[in-house]
Amino acid sequence: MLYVSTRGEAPALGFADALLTGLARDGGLYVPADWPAFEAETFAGFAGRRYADVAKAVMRPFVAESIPAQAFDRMVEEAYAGFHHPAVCPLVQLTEREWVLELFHGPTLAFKDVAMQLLGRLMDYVLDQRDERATIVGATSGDTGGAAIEAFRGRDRVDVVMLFPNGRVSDVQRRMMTTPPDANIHAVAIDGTFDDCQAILKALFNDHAFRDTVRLSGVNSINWARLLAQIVYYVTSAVALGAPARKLAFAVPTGNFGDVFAGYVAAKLGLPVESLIVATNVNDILARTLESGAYQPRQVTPTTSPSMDIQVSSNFERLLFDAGGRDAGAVRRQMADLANCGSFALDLGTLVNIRRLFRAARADEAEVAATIGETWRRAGYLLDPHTAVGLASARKVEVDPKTPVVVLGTAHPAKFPDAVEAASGKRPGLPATLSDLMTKPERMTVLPNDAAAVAKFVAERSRAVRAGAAR
Ligand SMILES: Cc1ncc(COP(=O)(O)O)c(C=O)c1O
Ligand SMILES: N[C@@H](CCOP(=O)(O)O)C(=O)O
Repeated sequence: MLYVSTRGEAPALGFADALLTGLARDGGLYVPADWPAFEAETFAGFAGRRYADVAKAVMRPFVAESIPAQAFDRMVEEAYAGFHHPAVCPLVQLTEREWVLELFHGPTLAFKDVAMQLLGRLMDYVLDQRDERATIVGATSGDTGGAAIEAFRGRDRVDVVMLFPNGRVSDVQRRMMTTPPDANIHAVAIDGTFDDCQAILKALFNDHAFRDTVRLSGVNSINWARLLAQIVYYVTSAVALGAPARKLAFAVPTGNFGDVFAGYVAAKLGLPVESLIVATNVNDILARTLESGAYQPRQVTPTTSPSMDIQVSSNFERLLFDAGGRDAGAVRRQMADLANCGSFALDLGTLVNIRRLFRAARADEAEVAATIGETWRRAGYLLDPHTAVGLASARKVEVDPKTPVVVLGTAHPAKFPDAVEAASGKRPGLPATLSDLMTKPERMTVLPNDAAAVAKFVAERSRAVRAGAAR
């Protein structure tokens, strides 16, 4: 399968090259040139199968020409063997028609592990085959950072520099990035917001001389492989609840639009999805865009769901491209408007297309706290604030009463103990595997909100640069 850029000016790539490239050289994001279609019987045949087996079958068409089946299957098995639940991503029923899809049984207690545990192995495999090194720079509002560091720590062919907004992530999130002692890991606190971190990351990718010198790679959801692995749990949960014979709605706590775009891909493959509910906190650019057709970032407001404190949502570009009839010229114009005028408008046809599948709602801080408290009292179940945004938003949107609603449980409540305790009276504890997290020594660098300063820091730590100079 080939992958094309949403901006249409970078060469199409196979899976392995798209994996290492991250952001396309024209600033766009890679998407498959065509969507494979799965028959209803194929989905039906997934019923009762192990998560890893469904994962291999769902992802195979996307990787087949780049990664030999035996090696891929082994990596999938290894990626999910480390999860602390036999179902990998289990469903928990909350009410008659509401379920939480728990995506936080991986090593860093966030849904990011589902993709990152596979991505680390895939990158290592491809770099090994090519005898190459890479420097990964990432931007995180909290969870991607910990998951990436866990997936890549100690790996010989990769150095990781992770940018996070100083003082705007939870203590548990920060410590997951700052306590690993491995020499290839560098946690960098930027004096700014997540959007500033992501803008620096994109600036580094758009500096072609720099990206070639350090062999820059990305593990944010700009990397197609991240989304690929996230399609799988839409399929496993839908099949467990009766697909393909019945449709489902998914409520997805959303920031960078990666997770919910994976749901869109699942629908493109043929999964019967009634609606995808884009759930946002008060940083509600996506909900406003779906309502008005105008994409207009505002100031970021810190919330108890910090991983979603985002205004520039990078994967929305993938939706614009696909729902807009794959018109790369239109995407280029919209992105130029965003860069030059600070906003852009969706054309009516694209908006109508998007609204066929997507609904959106937002939950403010009081609603999030009330949802956590009420769910604890009624169901004895502790939601993290991000998942609570999903549940509160789902309840505001009209969905056929016969349709099950699956809320994506994107983080373990113990990652946000203060907010959860304040809302429920119950303090969630870290699992035994992380019992020493809060006492380990931390190691991090603080840098200004300045791409040049970050570029210098990255180049000095990149072993790819040293290997290149030694050649
Ligand atoms: C816990 C949690 N929930 C939801 C999100 C939003 O996911 P996405 O950025 O893919 O929309 C994030 C961050 O990505 C997260 O860490
Ligand atoms: N919420 C994310 C922000 C980065 O998103 P990504 O999915 O593009 O990696 C985080 O927790 O870091």
